[in-house]
Amino acid sequence: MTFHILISDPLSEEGIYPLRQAEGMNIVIETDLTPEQLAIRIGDFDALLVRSQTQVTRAIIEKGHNLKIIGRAGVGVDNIDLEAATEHGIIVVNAPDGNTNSAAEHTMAMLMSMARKIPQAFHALRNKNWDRKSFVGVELKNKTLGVIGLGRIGAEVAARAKGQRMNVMAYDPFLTAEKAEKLGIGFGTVEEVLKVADFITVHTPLLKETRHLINADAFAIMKDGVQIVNCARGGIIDENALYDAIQSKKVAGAALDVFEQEPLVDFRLLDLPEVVATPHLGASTIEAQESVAVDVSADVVSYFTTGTVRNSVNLPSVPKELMLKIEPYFDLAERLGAFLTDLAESAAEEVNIYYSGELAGMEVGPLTRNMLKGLLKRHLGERINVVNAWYWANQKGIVVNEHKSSVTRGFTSLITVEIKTANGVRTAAGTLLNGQGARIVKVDEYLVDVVPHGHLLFIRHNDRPGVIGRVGTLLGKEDVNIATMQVGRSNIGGEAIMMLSIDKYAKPGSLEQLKDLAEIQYVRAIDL
Ligand SMILES: NC(=O)C1=CN([C@@H]2O[C@H](COP(=O)(O)OP(=O)(O)OC[C@H]3O[C@@H](n4cnc5c(N)ncnc54)[C@H](O)[C@@H]3O)[C@@H](O)[C@H]2O)C=CC1
Ligand SMILES: O=C(O)CCC(=O)C(=O)O
Repeated sequence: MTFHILISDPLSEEGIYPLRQAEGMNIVIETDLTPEQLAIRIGDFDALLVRSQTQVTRAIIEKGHNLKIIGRAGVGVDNIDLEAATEHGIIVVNAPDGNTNSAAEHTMAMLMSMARKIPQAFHALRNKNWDRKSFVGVELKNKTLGVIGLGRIGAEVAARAKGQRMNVMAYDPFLTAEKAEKLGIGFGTVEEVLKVADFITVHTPLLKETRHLINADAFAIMKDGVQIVNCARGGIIDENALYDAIQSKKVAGAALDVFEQEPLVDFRLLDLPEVVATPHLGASTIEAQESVAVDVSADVVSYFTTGTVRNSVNLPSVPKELMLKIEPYFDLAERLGAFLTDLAESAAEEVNIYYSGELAGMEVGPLTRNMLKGLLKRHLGERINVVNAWYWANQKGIVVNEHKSSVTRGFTSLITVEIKTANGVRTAAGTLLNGQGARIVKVDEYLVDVVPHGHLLFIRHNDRPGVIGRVGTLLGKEDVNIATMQVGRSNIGGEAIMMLSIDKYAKPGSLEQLKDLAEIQYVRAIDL
């Protein structure tokens, strides 16, 4: 099998080594595509690898009929429409750690260049102007650096700033007193940080909540003569408000690596002598580019060869130890979902999934995704996968509840799924039998022992003599061989079930004849 991979932004050749090494990867590098050309080309590819230039919009995703994975060689995924990718079941991976060091070093370089006006002085010197008066800077030592966003890069910048003997004050919603103490920094609210800082650096993602986080109101509470760095994302600082704050001398310096619109179109800020800037170079080092490309390439190979990834953005990551324990149940969970949809013959309105035994002590989210995949794919087709299963369950208004239960009925672990439909409630429970694989062990109130594979017939009937024989005879006449059969009943002469596994697909005509047999209540064909 060949997987077709499009690389649409320049990636390090050394970094895509994992792709070149792997078998069956057809790599196409086309880094000059217009959005229109990409929309035409994308349909041919299983994977798309980008940096920050390519805008992977909903329109592109909708044209990516074969697209299964998008790799972002870097951290920020704001150039990818994640919602559209998730809806279409496309996994998005990034490289969260590969450029942390480079971005932190670039931030420090920008901070120092700004404080000492190095680019401006160099520019004057280049113009043969030996000017020592215009470029008097300020020291960093003993000044307070306000860090907004203390994630990977923010924390690295904070550590480096301490090395410059700065005081660091940070705000991050996840920053606790213990963590701040451990890092030897102060912490406060955004306002508290902005009020005390001599220098400010932002390291958040660009989100609804962080867009224009640094706006006119924020500048108003800052110290006069504050200097500000943005090596995170354009748009965290309101560029118009920054322009005004520099003009009014509130802000004495700004160092910008990122802009609200990239490539830059409005050069007004760069006309101000207080501003130093680079064209989004935070991650542009040989080391970072190699590292991020290796990370996403390895995830693409892993996805196509094992179905797993390390750094998914739209699928929660699962620690390796947990994965080893729950992965064997993925298939069972999916089959229980599919089994119940066939059994119910009408769509689920509510799903309750009960995990008991050892599974009750684990994070079971990935199992629920697999169960939902099985449940939904009957009605929504093969586009349903573990990436978009929750999305589609929500879209269809299905209420999904996970429960942990202590009822194991003697099994090491048991998964019981109950679905509520317009026609009533149906239940199936399954387990993994040591060395024997998956089994469905209960259907509604009946105990069974069914291998959840192949063609099954579930028949509900009245417990009367001759029913089983009539079913066998009819299937025989239809040339359908019965591989296994189990029967169960509530009480003698009451309601009973038959669970048959048959060697081939039961034709609709055969099912109709079965339904017409005396004492048969209903028949369901289940294909797993
Ligand atoms: N200039 C460049 O070339 C590069 C830019 N970046 C950008 O740098 C930024 C930071 O990257 P990482 O540190 O790797 O991400 P990260 O995810 O490790 O850290 C982001 C931090 O921001 C915090 N945060 C979220 N909302 C916040 C809010 N409203 N106020 C304060 N903090 C908030 C989060 O809790 C998190 O700790 C991202 O925007 C990323 O895209 C990353 C690499 C290179
Ligand atoms: O690909 C690049 O050079 C940009 C890196 C970046 O901004 C990121 O990783 O968020």
